[in-house]
Amino acid sequence: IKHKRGKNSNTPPSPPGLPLIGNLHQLGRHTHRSLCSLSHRYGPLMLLHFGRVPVLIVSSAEVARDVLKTHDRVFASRPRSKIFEKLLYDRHDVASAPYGEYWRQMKSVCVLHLFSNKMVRSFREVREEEISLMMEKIRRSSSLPVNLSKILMSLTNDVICRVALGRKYGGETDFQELMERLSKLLGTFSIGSYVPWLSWVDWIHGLDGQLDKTANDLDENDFVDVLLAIQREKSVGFEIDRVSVKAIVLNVFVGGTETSYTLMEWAMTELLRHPKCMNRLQEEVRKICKGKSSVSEEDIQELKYLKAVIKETMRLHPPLPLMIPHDSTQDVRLGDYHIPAGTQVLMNAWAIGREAATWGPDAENFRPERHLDLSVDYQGQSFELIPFGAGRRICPAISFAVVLNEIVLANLLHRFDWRLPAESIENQTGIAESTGTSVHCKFPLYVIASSTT
Ligand code: HEM
Repeated sequence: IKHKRGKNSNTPPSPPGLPLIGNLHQLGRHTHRSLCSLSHRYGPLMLLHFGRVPVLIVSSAEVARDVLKTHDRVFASRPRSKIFEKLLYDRHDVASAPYGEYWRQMKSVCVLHLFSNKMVRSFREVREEEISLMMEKIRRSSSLPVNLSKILMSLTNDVICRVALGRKYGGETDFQELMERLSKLLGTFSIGSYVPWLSWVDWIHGLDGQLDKTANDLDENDFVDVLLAIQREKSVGFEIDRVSVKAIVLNVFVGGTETSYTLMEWAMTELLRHPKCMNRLQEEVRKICKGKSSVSEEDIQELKYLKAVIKETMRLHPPLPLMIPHDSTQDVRLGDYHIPAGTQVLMNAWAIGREAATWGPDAENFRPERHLDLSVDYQGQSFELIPFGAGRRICPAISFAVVLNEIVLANLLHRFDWRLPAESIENQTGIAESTGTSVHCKFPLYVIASSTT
């Protein structure tokens, strides 16, 4: 440390790098883990070089507060990247757009129009329908091992598809079924249309109900509808063009699917590794939803332990352990250090969630109870727990993601008892991580579900 600081005591400590590649060789397959180990030697604010690019690594809640709160505006941009430019419409989406007026407008469309509480509530039926299809799929497995990872992934995918585009694009033939229903209804004779005082006959035959449902199914107000309405009415004070619409929708898929299903998969993995926590959660859910066939969204508010389990899962397994890179737009001082404009920043949410100084000596253990009397939350106010980020660039879809996770987990535990197939206990209960930006379990989670009803 002394050696590296010698040249310029104003820059944060850096591990020694190699010519041309800088510190890239030190990153390993699980970058968040390698960076966490380095931070134990070099401190919670390190300066690395990825090739020639200076990259700050933040590994403590205290420094995270400095970056995402005190100097939020300076660090609110995103670095340029060929990948973002190629895949995300030349950075016209929300997540990779540089800080500025365009990003501000697009983010406000997300916050006010796409992920508002009202919008999240309006997709309740989509969640309920997809969950009940999933439960049926699991029930049909009749105590044989099921690939729960795959089931959770297709559930999330179907929910996001319906929310974003109004219909599913999976292997299921939902859309076909809807079209068949539509043509059948178009050919149905409605006596009430001809003889008004016989309208009750249509009602008795269920025609009215079917018409309502089909009209609704055809006209779910999805994200594309909302964006097109904004485009038409120019109601947000700026022009939103075709590219912006496509880029936002792409963000919803890229940002939404993998992260959400990863969280469910980790929660189930941790619960299977900790049967006491699984039992406690099942007792809570079954007590509050006694006599009901499924858990409803109203019930969720009372499920305190469920919320603690989800927080604890996000603390130990943030789906995006290094969040999305930030970039500074001005020179700034962080503590004693000078940080020039154009420095990239990686926030190690994974390391921050495991800091012993905050979480105590058992920081590495899965113990949801710790959250029962803590006020630490993941909404961007507590820098000890930042799975969704904080500050200007915070994830705009927190409630969208959390509601889906809560209701899925609650229903899985309400309806089924879970155990691992004997032959795969070792693989399944380890906490082996996949590689990649969003980190999920290395092995798909195979489990046996026995129905409690
Ligand atoms: C458990 C689920 C999720 C997690 C853990 C998560 C996490 C994150 C994180 C860490 C960031 C970056 C924050 C920063 O740079 O400071 C982010 C940004 C973002 N997320 Fe999420 N997210 C989740 C679900 C979703 C969903 C469901 C959607 C959309 C449907 C979504 C859309 C976005 C968008 C558009 C951004 C970019 C915001 C910006 O750059 O201003 N996320 N998310």
